[in-house]
Amino acid sequence: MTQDELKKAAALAALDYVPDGAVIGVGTGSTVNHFIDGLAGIKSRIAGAVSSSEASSARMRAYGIPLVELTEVDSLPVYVDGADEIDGGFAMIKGGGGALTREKIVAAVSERFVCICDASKKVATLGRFPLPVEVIPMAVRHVARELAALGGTPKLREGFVTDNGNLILDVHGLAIDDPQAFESAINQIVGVVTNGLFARRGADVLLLAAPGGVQRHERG
Ligand SMILES: O=C(CO)[C@H](O)[C@H](O)COP(=O)(O)O
Repeated sequence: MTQDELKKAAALAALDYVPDGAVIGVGTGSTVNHFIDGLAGIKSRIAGAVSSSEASSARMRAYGIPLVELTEVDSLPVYVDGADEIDGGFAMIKGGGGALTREKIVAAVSERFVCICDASKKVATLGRFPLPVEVIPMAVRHVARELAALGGTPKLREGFVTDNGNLILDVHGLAIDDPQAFESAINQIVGVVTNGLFARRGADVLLLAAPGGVQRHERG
């Protein structure tokens, strides 16, 4: 199976976690695109979706999936999203697609985070994938210096502006032993909007697609 076929298998398995009549949260990325394609087939069963990016909104709008603003709901029963890396404690690096801030906001109000991945995303230690950090543009050089002081090598994502009008620094050369502590440390840097560590609010369910099938793991 190709990596894209594995992504699709994980994504379609997540349809089992969509409650009837619910408004659900929807992430961003190529794996989530397969989920949205599957969601289109059961759209009459749900009340709507809160999107984490303009790209996912456009895809859902094209299918006629009703979009709901996060300001219209207090909580969501489930949030489905991919990851760039996930470790054994279900902490993740996200933001390869640059949607980390809205993803983290939607995840924060969701009762259950269902992470959909192909098996290549499972790692022992987070950090081989460069950690995305969304930054207010005027702070970019300051934040880069502070990230270097924390031990990483930040590189500006050239030609990229987030849905929120900000920049992304991708931090290379990390081996993150304590994801929750590192997430908090980066959040202390003035000018950082969000970092792509989802450790304080990690995944609850991991649907990991391997050639032998989709493994379903629950946290704890
Ligand atoms: O965090 C994300 C976007 O901001 C994605 O979930 C992550 O980059 C994985 O993407 P893909 O499903 O394309 O491999």
